[in-house]
Amino acid sequence: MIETTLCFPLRDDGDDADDVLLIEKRRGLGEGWYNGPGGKLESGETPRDCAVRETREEVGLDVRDLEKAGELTFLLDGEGHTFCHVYRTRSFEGEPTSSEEAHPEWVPVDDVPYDRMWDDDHLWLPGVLAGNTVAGEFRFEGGKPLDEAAFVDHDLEWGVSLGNEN
Ligand SMILES: CNc1ncnc2c1ncn2[C@@H]1O[C@H](COP(=O)(O)OP(=O)(O)OP(=O)(O)O)[C@@H](O)[C@H]1O
Repeated sequence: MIETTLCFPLRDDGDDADDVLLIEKRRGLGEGWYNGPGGKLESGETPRDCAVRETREEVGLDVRDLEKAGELTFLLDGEGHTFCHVYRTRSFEGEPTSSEEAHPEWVPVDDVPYDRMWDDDHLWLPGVLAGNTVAGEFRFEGGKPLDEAAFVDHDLEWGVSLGNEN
């Protein structure tokens, strides 16, 4: 199974709601869709280090004090395809800038474009952005690549204890 990360930086926008930093992915899996910064673990890397590195590489933001918010398993045709560690943080330095891989955008949490994201995101991301923790399993069918397969069903558990060691 591929091990990946997603990181959701949040900022107070001065009103009631927060903004979340999303990226429009410019290449690779999920190209053209919105997501958080993130990607695959390199060998010897912890998930937390991976989320920090990917956020720096993709949008030039140095994130700190990541809080573990979710663990998501994506199955393709009954087999484990991706295990994704999800983080959020309010602590970062720098200004988001575009890279070859990603175009960053601050979006009010109530305006997240779920119709332009992975089909599963609307099920777990609102809770994550509201401060909850989640463990989820999502089943896709129809062969590779994953971003062309159909989302079939899922199980979610909220308020899980994820520890903070990874
Ligand atoms: C199935 N439902 C899904 N819902 C939400 N997010 C999903 C996802 N499935 C994969 N993701 C995320 O998408 C990114 C892929 O990126 P990534 O592994 O880097 O792929 P990419 O092809 O760009 O590879 P490299 O850039 O070569 O590493 C990575 O953050 C991963 O967690």
